[in-house]
Amino acid sequence: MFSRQARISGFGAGRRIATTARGYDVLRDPALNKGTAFTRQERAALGLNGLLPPAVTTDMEPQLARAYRAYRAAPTDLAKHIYMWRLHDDNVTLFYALLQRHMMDMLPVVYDPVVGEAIENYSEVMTRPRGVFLSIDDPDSVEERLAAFGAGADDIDLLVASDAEEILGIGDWGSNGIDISIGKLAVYTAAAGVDPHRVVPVILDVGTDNEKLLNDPLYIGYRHSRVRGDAYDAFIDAYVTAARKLFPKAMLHWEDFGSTNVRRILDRYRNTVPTFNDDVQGTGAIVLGALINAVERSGASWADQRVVILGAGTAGVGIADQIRDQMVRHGVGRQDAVRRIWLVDLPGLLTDGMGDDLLDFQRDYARPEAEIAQYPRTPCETLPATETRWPAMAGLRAKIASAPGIIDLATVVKAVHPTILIGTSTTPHLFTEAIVRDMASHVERPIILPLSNPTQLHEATPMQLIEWTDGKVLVATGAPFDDVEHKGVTYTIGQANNAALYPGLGFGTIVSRATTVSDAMIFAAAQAVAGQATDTAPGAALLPSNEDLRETSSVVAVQVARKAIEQGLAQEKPDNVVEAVRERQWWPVYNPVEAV
Ligand SMILES: NC(=O)c1ccc[n+]([C@@H]2O[C@H](COP(=O)([O-])OP(=O)(O)OC[C@H]3O[C@@H](n4cnc5c(N)ncnc54)[C@H](O)[C@@H]3O)[C@@H](O)[C@H]2O)c1
Ligand SMILES: O=C(O)C[C@H](O)C(=O)O
Ligand SMILES: [Mg+2]
Repeated sequence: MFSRQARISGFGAGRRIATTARGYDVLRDPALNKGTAFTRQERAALGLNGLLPPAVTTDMEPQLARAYRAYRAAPTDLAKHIYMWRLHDDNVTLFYALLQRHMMDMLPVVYDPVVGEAIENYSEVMTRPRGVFLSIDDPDSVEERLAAFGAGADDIDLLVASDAEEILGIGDWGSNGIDISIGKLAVYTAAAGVDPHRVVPVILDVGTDNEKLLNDPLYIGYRHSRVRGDAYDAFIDAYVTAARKLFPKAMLHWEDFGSTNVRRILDRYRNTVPTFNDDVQGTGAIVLGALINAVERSGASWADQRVVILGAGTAGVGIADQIRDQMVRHGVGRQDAVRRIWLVDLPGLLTDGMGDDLLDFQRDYARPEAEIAQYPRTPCETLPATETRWPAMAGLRAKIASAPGIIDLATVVKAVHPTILIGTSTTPHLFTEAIVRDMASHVERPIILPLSNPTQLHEATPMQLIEWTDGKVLVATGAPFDDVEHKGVTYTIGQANNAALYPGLGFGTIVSRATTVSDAMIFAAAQAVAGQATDTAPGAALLPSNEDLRETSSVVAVQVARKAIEQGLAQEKPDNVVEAVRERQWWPVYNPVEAV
């Protein structure tokens, strides 16, 4: 947010900034500060003479070089992450200019996977507080706290909120989770050009069940277990009501909620508020984008796909829904499409005999007991009693663990001969060599997407998958991975991370001021991403490179805004959508600052 003294006119390059601030107040405002790039005239007008060294570096290059050297000198990835956010505290424009120039290097440091490490160590990482901290302990203060951010009704385009129950695949991190809202917003700006001064990161602190945090004297959040039930829903409602009242034009993005809350929240607001859930819909759509290309390259048809998903939570079932809808688009009946998807979780294959113990959004996909009566069962140890992250799934597993035993992933793969295997289980190494070789022995081009973040949680690495399938696999991953060489072919690994999708989806929604985010807008985003990975040479990536994130996201935003207009959801309907997207994009360039 700009300080209240500062007002901007226009968007992107060429806008002018007028401020009543002087001297150190200018330098301490990261949105105004240009450091040595202030011109001599600006220094005189803003009272900066004497507060800056004499060198004037208006083209930013020396500043970028200095900052990059300092970044490289930071000894660890976490230290680099901290350096970047300190730079942001100092100078927002330079932060984004640096990030954009070194996107491939720095995106994994600012965002996933290093953001996971930062969240685990947030008590040490936090320097200057960023964003808004809301608490279930004080639900009546939600509006007051959001208002304290200091923005007016027209100043905010976007809020990203998390209750941090399921951060990436690392679980419950309480108020430390503010860093995921911050990281997601950094990607919105770097990728799509969302103005970083018109966004609000939010943490919805409902307590934490993470014992480590509860016992950590440095923990920054509220020290009690998670509140659930009616009080939780009322708190979420207080947030949505206050956000809508204070920032009526803003889109609301939901991130990293637990699987028992995520769908209820989405379903409650999706038809009345411009909102989407990134883990359900953003993930579903980026995976669909990768699969559109993978299925095409495999030479098979959508109607012939058999899909096994390991980890039937927020992301897994969000992906299943997108695949189901895609099969329907290709002429398969809805119920038939559902029958071509097998969900495997802690209790093994989900079956209709599990009844009410299943989460509501899983039930459609449960296999009929009659169908699986002959499948072999594997007795397995129950989970440690401390496992609380997935009580419904862990409870089911405990119920059937010794008798009759679970139908495990290996059994399902053997029985089903999947063409597509997806991992959203938060658990590394579960795509074993035996399972992958079995799958590859029945299909020409197995499509395998290990998606569990951060990197160390992936169900298998691309190198393993390429080796075990002798290069036949069509692979994409959740985190970034290096190229793999195999028998003279270079395999470039597309990153099926929602970061390649949600920035464009959100920006298209913002530009068109769509009243809701429809399924058709989400599908338009998936198609737009898929359409940008056109290289079909052996080993070519299934998705566009993050190097081109600005380009990818712009195309996504245009297609999303067009779809919103076509569907009558847009409140702003520019004749030239491409131009409207371009004009609204924020770029990290220094603009003139005027003293008023
Ligand atoms: N690539 C992406 O863009 C992307 C997007 C969203 C989520 N993800 C990743 O997917 C994973 C899941 O995220 P989520 O939001 O769906 O979490 P979630 O908590 O909603 O779901 C995880 C599911 O995995 C199940 N599970 C846990 N251990 C298992 C095991 N050993 N075998 C089988 N199932 C197991 C749990 O019971 C739960 O149902 C995370 O690692 C997350 O980082 C990736
Ligand atoms: O944050 C990411 O990297 C992707 C996704 O939203 C996740 O939860 O893993
Ligand atoms: Mg997420």
